[in-house]
Amino acid sequence: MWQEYSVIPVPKKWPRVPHGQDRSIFSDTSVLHGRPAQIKTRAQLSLQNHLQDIQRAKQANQAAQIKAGLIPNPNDNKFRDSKPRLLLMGLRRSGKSSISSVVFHKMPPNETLFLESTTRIQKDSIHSFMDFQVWDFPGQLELLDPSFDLESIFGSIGALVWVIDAQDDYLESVVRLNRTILLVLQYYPNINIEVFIHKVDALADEFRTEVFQDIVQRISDELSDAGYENAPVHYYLTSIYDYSVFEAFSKVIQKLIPQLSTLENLINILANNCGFDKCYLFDVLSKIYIASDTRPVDMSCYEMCSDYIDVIVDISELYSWEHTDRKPKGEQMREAESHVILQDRSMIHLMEMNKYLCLVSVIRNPDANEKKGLIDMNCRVFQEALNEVFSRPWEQPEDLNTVEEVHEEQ
Ligand SMILES: Nc1nc2c(ncn2[C@@H]2O[C@H](COP(=O)(O)OP(=O)(O)OP(=O)(O)O)[C@@H](O)[C@H]2O)c(=O)[nH]1
Repeated sequence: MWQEYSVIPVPKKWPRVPHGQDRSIFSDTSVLHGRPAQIKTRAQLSLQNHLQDIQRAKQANQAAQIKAGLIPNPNDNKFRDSKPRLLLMGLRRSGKSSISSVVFHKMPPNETLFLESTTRIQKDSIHSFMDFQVWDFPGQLELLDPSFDLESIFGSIGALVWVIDAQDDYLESVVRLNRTILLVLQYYPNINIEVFIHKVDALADEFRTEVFQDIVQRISDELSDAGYENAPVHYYLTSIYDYSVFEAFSKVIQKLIPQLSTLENLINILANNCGFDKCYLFDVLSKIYIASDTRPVDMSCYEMCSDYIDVIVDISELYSWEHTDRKPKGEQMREAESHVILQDRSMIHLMEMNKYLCLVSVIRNPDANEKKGLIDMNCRVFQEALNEVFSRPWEQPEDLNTVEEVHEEQ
């Protein structure tokens, strides 16, 4: 078949490549196709070569960093999944790995003394009521380096947790945090920035408050100078030697739960109906609480509930093996339930909700023991509602799943 070509005449004033001349001086190869070209001076050419060299060096540097595991590979599908990420950042030896090990791996705090410095990004996948990742960054990593692909790091971020060693001179850390916040907020204005003013266990109470106020002031001043009046930055005093780091992480995780207000409403109703003084919904493995009733958090109460989980987990690990000759007398609940009456006659009540979550409540009313049946029943109703809220596949009977599949096929 014939094709029609229209010929566009080239105006005479357009430069043409003279025979024998080095074509490379024409930056735009379009000139070879008869289109206008830009002739560059030697200075422009040398600048262009220089820029190309920088670009090549940057790419090589990035490839080397990916190879060394210092930055994630943006082409790696593993890092493109949509699990929310918690990024632990801060200066070297500020306590990032210790926090991650104590909270998510049950490492006793004293053993963190032997942790080695992190040299590459440590990625932990946490599978719980909600799957998320914790990335522990080496302290020496500078995010402002232009070779960083910010999207691969902050793309599906849940929160940026910046750890400041309060026992050390924190000015450098605050300056770097300010730089990081300003950079990150430009591209991700809704990111949650959580500042852990860490290792406060060795500070006297008044000094703690002083350090806290000073750090908050320095960061807010810098942000308001840059035009961010209500930046999403939150501050916590933390230490791995008490429950403060769990409490802080609980608050961080709660911001990632879309169903949080529903859960809080449900817990409030339950707490009011059962006369609970405080009620927490715990993630059993990490012992961070994902929701509680809206009464103020009492640290001693939280510690007591958290310790009670340890007691129950330890006892069940010791004694709950499968008896081959055990015959259940009638129907039994599969979930663990336990309560204890303390010396002051208050009661701690624990009920397993599903594979990952348990509900722990404190009831100070001395008559609560007599209403235990009623409390259990209310907790079961709450359990059904909770599992409906999360509606995870492990809760659904297999035949229900198959029925749905059959419907889909039809
Ligand atoms: N007193 C006290 N020491 C802590 C606390 N948290 C961590 N540490 C100590 O701080 C030191 C450094 O902790 P790491 O967790 O290795 O610090 P890091 O930020 O991961 O360090 P890099 O991997 O070099 O970036 C360890 O000796 C920990 O025992 C804390 O809450 N209180």
